[in-house]
Amino acid sequence: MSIKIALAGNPNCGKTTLFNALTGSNQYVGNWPGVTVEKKEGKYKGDKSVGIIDLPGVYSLSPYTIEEVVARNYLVNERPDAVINIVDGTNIERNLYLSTQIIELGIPVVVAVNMMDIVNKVGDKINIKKLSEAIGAPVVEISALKGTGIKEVVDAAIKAANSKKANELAHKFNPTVEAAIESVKAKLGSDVEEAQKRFFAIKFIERDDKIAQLTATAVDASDEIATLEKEFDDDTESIITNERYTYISSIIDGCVTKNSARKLTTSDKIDRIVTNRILALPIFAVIMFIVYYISVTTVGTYVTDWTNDGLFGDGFYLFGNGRAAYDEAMTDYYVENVWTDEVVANVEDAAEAGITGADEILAAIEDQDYGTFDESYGSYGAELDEKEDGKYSISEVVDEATGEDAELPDNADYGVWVPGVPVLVGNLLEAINCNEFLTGLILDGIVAGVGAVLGFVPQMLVLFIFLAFLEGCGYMARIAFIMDRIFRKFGLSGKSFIPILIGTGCGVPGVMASRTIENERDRRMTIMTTTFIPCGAKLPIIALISAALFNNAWWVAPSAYFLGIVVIILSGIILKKTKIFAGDPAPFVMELPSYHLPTVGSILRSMWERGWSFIKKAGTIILLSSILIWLGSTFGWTDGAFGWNADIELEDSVLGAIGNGLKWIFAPLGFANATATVATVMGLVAKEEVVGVFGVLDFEGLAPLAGYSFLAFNLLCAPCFAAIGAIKREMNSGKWTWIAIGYQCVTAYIVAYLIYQFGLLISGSVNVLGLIIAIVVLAFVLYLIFRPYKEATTLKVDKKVANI
Ligand SMILES: Nc1nc2c(ncn2[C@@H]2O[C@H](COP(=O)(O)OP(=O)(O)OP(=O)(O)O)[C@@H](O)[C@H]2O)c(=O)[nH]1
Ligand SMILES: [Mg+2]
Repeated sequence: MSIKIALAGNPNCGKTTLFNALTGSNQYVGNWPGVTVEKKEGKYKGDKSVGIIDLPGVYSLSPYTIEEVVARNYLVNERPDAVINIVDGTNIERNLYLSTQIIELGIPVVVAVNMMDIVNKVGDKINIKKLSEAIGAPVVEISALKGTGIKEVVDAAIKAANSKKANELAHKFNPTVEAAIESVKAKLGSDVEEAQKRFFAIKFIERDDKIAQLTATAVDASDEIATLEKEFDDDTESIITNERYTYISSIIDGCVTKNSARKLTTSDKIDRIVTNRILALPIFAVIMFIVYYISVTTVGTYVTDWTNDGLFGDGFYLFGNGRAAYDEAMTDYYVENVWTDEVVANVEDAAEAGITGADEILAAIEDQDYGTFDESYGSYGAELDEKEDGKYSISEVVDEATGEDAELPDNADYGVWVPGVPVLVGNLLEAINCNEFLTGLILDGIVAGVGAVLGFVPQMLVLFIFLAFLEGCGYMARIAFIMDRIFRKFGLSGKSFIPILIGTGCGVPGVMASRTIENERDRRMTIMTTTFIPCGAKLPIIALISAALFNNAWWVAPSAYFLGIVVIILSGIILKKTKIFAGDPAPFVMELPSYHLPTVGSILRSMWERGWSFIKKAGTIILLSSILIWLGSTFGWTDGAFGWNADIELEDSVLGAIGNGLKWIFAPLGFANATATVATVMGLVAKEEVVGVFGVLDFEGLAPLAGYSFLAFNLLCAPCFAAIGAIKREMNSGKWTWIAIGYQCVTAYIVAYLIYQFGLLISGSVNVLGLIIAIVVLAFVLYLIFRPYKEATTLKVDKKVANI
């Protein structure tokens, strides 16, 4: 590439939006600061020889956090040919603080005033010509979102790059300060280019401790610093900051005219309600409730049923034609052949005797709903068989009437029937006379396992549409702001909530987003708690449990989300009170972007980006684990000999042995069940795999309470390998990675245990010893939450950030 142009600016000013527009790529854009944490490179669409580099947002060139270091080191060491400094036009004063520093780097700079669409709408005026003179760099008005002015700004940057001329300095600081700068400049070694000297000199005067790493010779500026501090009676860092702000206010006065007749914008009006002290949290709760309710329970279930029962099941009616006629025929068939007097009587007796699931089966019969009947029979039929020597058993009648040889109504007779993937694949394998092992592997292993996961993709997409909309319109940014108010009370910053918001899509970028937190303790703590939020891959587990065990009750799916939030907040409180994490919260500076309707394209793109990664996973890691699980469940010991056996019982298989060997761990949580144990272990590979396991192995009826405890444990325990990898990278320490995993697993265990034991108490079947332990554990947790907060001995507030 012959020319490199870097995009630099404050967080959330629109760099990535511009980058995407210029390069046609699809980098993640979010409506809060700290979205981009690594630099990204692309080629300019209009001229492939021009490279564009997207940098993380920074407030100044004095880095405090990892991603700020990335941005500064790039600008100083790799020296792009030109910098486009993006300035948020709605917030010009704060943004220019960085501009005054970028100009000192000695690289040709073009200033792009972004968000002009909003500036114009509000009625503010910016005098571009005067601004350009005052800064000493070309200025172009753009709207990265609408695409206006972006060609002009690149053209200007290319021109500046080709001229190779750094900008003329348009402003001088106070003469005493200038004298000090000149004096330090003279001490700099020859490895620093002339044009960069001012930048380095100022950093040495500011006592920037990381600047020495960027030059060959360290400079001793203590004399100059002493002189300045004596004269101004302040530390040099503040002196320089003040100089910059004096300069900026002189620019603003001359160039920017705010619309004085400005009324409260719609955005302000919305914010009055949405971020209102009292209403903010209930509104947040209602919104997230609706999001999860719709994605998992209503629309989500509808699409998932179609994929699970249709596409990856028996099949479906094209456009639903014939469904009603078929349902009627099936109901008639069930009334006549399945729900015989004997069956109804047995189920009624069983329900009266309080046998688990009997009332559900009974309800399905009363509703004449054969689908629900099949489901609940599948889950609880065995219970009826087992109790009292089969007194209540209905399996003989039901199995015969619905088994292979039964003459059930045929789908194809009632409309245009499209067979599902397993049926098609099954027919194909039969046609080519495929052997039993391969047929089993393909149908019961791969198609069932991968299909179970893929079946939930539509549901995830629905969730991702909501998340993309909430992010794009600006609401998510408000959540961080609202959470800051709450977190701050416990010594935490709202910054810790941004990774959590990102983690709602996927934990990996969520964990990475913790880089924006400057305080090491808070950063570690945030990494430890981020994956408590249900990510996209956990959605299938929620949906599965909600549908299979709770008949899609309205509260199940949203409760999973709020469980995550509550555990995060309580973790924050508990951890902050420990010595290791104590300390003041970092200042949290965040401009609330104005609300705007995101474009349909951007929502779909964001949805697809996230959804696609799950589909890719289904084709790779889920495929592989489905095969392994199937092999593990069909290899085993039959009559003492080890080998493959298609009809082996789970207990006799390798997987069953593993599950049974480990299931004691989960006994106190209520799911000492080999399948659930295997599913939990596989969840470490990828959370969707929990569902994949139930696709390959049968989903044996867990009681609802045990099912919820299973759900809670799986949502909160250590995340998948990919996220653990991210935790390891961000912690940069094996010890801390283990602490994080340990903390997550123990928390998950405690929460699931409390849910199960107190759930038993409420449902009336108390386990006395379990309950006593639960009360002791709860008391201890409450103590950790409510014990007094001890001030930390090492309080350190980042002064410079506080200045901004
Ligand atoms: N109205 C309007 N919104 C914009 C414009 N440019 C960007 N945005 C919005 O501003 C928000 C932030 O955009 P990003 O491109 O992610 O910002 P960034 O500078 O890359 O942010 P970081 O990566 O966090 O530093 C997004 O919601 C964009 O849609 C614009 O010209 N007009
Ligand atoms: Mg960005």
